[in-house]
Amino acid sequence: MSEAKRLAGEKAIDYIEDGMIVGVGTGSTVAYFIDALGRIKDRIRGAVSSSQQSTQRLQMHGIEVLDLNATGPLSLYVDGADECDPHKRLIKGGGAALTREKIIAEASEKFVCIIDPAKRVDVLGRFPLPVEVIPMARSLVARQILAKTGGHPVWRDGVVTDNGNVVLDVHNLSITDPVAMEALLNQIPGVVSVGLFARRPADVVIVGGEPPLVL
Ligand SMILES: O=C[C@H](O)[C@H](O)[C@H](O)COP(=O)(O)O
Repeated sequence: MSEAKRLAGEKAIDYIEDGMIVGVGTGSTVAYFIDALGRIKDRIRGAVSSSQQSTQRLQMHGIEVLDLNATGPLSLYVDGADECDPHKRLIKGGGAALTREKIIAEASEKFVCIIDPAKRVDVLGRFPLPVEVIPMARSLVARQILAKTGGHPVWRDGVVTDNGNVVLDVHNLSITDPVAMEALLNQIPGVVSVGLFARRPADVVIVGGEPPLVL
């Protein structure tokens, strides 16, 4: 599957324009995008990164990592996903970077999502939905998720996000209305963000293959 990820990551370079500051997501597919970006680094002004992992890789390629507060809105964000439905709505956060990813997606005019074919689904929810939670609210949020959705939250024990929080992965969730589910979970006190990208879906999805499929 890594070949499909590489082909998707490299295809996203088509969306780079000279002088851009590029929003960069997190994960194994994005790693291929960063490597390709490194090869054309002189064409861009820098990047805004969604994780320490991506920051390290960007800097390894000599790409300057900038603060979103200083850059203002971005024209392009490139990131992977754990699931993608036919409306380009996503589940993200398998790598626990969902909150910063959501912030950068919101700040960006165009969100290009890069995936391998296995990520395409008809209905979101087979992949357990990651929810980032303030540590002291972990049990409260888990109980409320169960009561409000019927889904089964499982603490991703040992994982601390770049923001110092914990992650609950919600299994067996029936997501008939992704926008409503995103709003419902966001309202629980202690929830920092939800790995459903439904209110702000991707604009373009690149499915890695020979040739890549652009949706
Ligand atoms: O927190 C991680 C991100 O949302 C990733 O974009 C997502 O998990 C996909 O990762 P990968 O490209 O490694 O499958």
